[in-house]
Amino acid sequence: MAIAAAISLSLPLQTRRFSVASAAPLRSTSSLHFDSLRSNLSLKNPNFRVSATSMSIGTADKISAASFLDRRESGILHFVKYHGLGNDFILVDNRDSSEPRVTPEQAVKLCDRNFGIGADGVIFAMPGINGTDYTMRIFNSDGSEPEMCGNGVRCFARFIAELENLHGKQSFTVHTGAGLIVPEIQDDGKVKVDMGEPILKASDVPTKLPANKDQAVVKSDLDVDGVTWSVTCVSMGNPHCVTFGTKGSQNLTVDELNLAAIGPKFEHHEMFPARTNTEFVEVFSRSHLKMRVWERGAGATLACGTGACAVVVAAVLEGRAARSCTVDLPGGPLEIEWREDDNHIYMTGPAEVVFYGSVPL
Ligand SMILES: N[C@@H](CCC[C@H](N)C(=O)O)C(=O)O
Repeated sequence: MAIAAAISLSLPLQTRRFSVASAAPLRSTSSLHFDSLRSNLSLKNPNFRVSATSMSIGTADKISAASFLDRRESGILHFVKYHGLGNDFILVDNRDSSEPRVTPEQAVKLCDRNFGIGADGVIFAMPGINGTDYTMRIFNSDGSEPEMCGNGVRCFARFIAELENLHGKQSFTVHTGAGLIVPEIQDDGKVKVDMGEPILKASDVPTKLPANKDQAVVKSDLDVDGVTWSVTCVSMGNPHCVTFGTKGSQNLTVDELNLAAIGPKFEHHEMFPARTNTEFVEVFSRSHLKMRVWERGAGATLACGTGACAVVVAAVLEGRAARSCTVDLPGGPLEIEWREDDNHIYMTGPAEVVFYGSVPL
């Protein structure tokens, strides 16, 4: 099933864009197998050249994701592209080193949707530190490095399971820039993640907006190009500005927003010294929200896991929703729970392979 999905998704991408080498994840000798393809795409060359490629589909000898990624020709990057509700990432097996195998500049080129593989970010699976099983680092598509990525960590968990040939329910401890994160692959293949506690202290979000007596920024006024928005600021390790609309307005209709026009104005607003991710939220009920996101360093994406967590925290703080919500994103729904007993946020959602590939660096 996973193999069929990988193959059908691979084909349009292969033919439409370019030529990353491609291979489907294979778990048995009867599986279909895309043989390795090679392109002339060179990240050293600013004018990427793309060559014609050939593809073979046949009955494979025993080959696995791990063995595909294990090929260590110098100058070639083997990767797996995953997505979590359309928030897509290039996953790199970096377990042998704490130095990312791709530079931020190369990440920008790899993420380019016309001249590269196309992704919202590049994620590295690295050796654990401080007693954790693994470390996850990520570069956004603009080359900046965020502290955390919610959809990314679900993809990360599935990637590790592929690499380590693990099946069924699995849980890992992952060191991130946001501290310890614990994803658990469930029996149905979805990943439930203990995202830790939200950070509300204004200076830690960080935001320069005036804080309330609890040092949090809740329902504060933010002037953006002469329009006053009502915002609540939450860090999930990375900064989020959540808005349910302009000051005094009715419920937002998020489909009507011109995200490309207003998103960058929030991202680069002087009140956010580390820039910010911004979530625009529509409330359907106390347990059902809809959001669109403008991500720091990546722009409009189809989903943002840390953003969905921040949205539920903000909705609870503003008295708009209960602690357990379905959050609809353009790419699909996430289940989010902000537990009262441990103050942790739990996010549950899918993570899927898109295709396997190789690219010269
Ligand atoms: N899409 C991610 C968040 C990725 C990082 C973000 N762009 C930032 O710079 O903070 C998610 O699913 O959480």
